[in-house]
Amino acid sequence: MKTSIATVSISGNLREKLAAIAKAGFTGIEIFEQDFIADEGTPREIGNMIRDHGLEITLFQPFRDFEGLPGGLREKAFDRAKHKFDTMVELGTDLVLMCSSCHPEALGGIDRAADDFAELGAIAAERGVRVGYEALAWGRHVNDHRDAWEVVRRADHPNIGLILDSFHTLARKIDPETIRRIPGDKIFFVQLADAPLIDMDLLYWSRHFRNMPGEGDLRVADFMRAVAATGYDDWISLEIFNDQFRGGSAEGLSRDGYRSLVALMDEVAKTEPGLAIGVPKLPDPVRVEGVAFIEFATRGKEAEALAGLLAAMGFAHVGDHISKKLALWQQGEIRVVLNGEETGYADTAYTLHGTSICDVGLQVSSAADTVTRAEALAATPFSQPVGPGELEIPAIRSVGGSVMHFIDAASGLADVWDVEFTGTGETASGGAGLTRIDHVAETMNYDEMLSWALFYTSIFDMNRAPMVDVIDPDGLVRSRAIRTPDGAMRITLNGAETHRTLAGSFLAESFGGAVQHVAFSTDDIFATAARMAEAGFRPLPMTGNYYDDLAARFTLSDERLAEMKAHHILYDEDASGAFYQFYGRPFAGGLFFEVVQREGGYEGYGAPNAPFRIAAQKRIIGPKGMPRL
Ligand SMILES: O=C(O)c1ccc(O)c(O)c1
Ligand SMILES: [Mg+2]
Repeated sequence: MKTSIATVSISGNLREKLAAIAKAGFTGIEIFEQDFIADEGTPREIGNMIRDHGLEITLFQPFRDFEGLPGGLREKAFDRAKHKFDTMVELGTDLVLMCSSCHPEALGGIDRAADDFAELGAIAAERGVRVGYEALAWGRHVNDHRDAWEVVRRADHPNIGLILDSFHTLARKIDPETIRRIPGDKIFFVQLADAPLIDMDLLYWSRHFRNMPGEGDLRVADFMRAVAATGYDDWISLEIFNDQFRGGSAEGLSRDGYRSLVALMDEVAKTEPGLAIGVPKLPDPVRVEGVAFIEFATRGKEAEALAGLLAAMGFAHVGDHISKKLALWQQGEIRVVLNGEETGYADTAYTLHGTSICDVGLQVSSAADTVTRAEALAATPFSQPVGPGELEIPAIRSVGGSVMHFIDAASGLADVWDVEFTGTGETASGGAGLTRIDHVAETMNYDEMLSWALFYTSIFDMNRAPMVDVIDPDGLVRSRAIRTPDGAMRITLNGAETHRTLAGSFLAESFGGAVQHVAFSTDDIFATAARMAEAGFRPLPMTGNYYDDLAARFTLSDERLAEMKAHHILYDEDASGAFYQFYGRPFAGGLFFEVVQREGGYEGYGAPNAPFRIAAQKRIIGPKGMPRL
């Protein structure tokens, strides 16, 4: 698999881009003319610098407005092309992208364009270069890869071929299956980009909103399957124009790009038989069966307060670690570990973030396969020394730097609780009726949301729900849920645009993206709320106005409403079912717990309630800011 990326796709100057691209594992780059012109090196020096990074120049681009011009303009276009061919030879690349003309005087006509390219092919051959023709979705006469292919077919010159770009095909809703009719050896190059579905002008959409395959809504995998079916086995290259990426981290974007290509080609290889492109064999996207545990780094008074909160929520302190300062709290299938170690990773996490969720354990189909797949997708493995009697549990670093452990049944790793913990005599039965973790909510900067979502959806068998806007009194938070097909594991990602939102101030307090809240499931939220209240749990108080509004919006009996109001339970419903939720009060810099009950097929997270929940949390926090424990 030969992976390449266009220099426009990431931020920085050319030298910074090259370093980041090479580090991420790409072996080629498309050089964009602007990047090349802006650099002070000669073409030859730049070519050598690129090769010194272990990168090949896969494509020189873009060359605009070549075909279909009349008289003197045509002559000028040929002169321009000759000039660029000479530059390409100096740079050390043999392929140029010519995008379909947008010139106001371009005349159109498949044969006219084909004649231009046939003539250009002869000139290119003399200089040892090749020309690839790409249909821009907004090209004046040619804006469909099928027409571009017809031009190339009629030009009938070995140095003239076709360049396919998933954005141009898919943005115009052209069926990618039509690519299967094109001979693979006439496809000179393939560019890939995804994009969110937004109804807007094609050029503007393309130049500002493209993103990595898997980050948007286009059928890039179907496009690539069709390309692969032609026998094409050359470069696959990311070409991403995105405003956000232009200001992002070159290294992070390069890593995401590489991750997206590996995941895409893995999907293609698994769904399209008999590929000519060699694709590394990876374990399938991992099936997550649920959250095995969440672990807090905490200590001292904060640890005591957290233990008190867990007790009030019905958790029992069931075990202690054989050699480390780890307390295991349990209720139903939920395990919460309080880590008070003063060395190692949890200690670092505590020093950096204060009391925080430093580790999430996932129950997966195979822990070993998870790490193999994650590492192939450029995730960072994590390990720290294990003490006597401890199990080596596979782990990786998550996007925000926290740790994810993987537990499976087959390898005996699920026995960790019996092997590494001694019982306190308390049992996990009873409690307040909490059964399992419904979802884990992570908060990050808005700019990082795509990266987090790609991390989860590429490693695990998880899908994204549409983006939801959450209105905070002090700004907007965008929220997107990711879940396994069966709902066994759900994560919500909340992207904060300003530090004044609740999510944003949590980010500022915790120095980076992390789990901000955990939602537990119950089968009877009224009984759970009552038992917790008896044990001293203080729910987040909702306003009387909220319940008046509920009464107006939904058909709920007076008794039901009164009971909801008494326990500060929020409500939502859709065509498929109902949803009940209540919240705890924020602690430790903005962490909080939630309790939910799903009825019928309700798959959401109570988004309509979020503004009222956030306003209530902000009232508790007050103008002085987030409480410590
Ligand atoms: O937006 C453009 O002009 C442009 C240029 C070159 C490309 O390969 C492309 O896909 C778009
Ligand atoms: Mg392109």
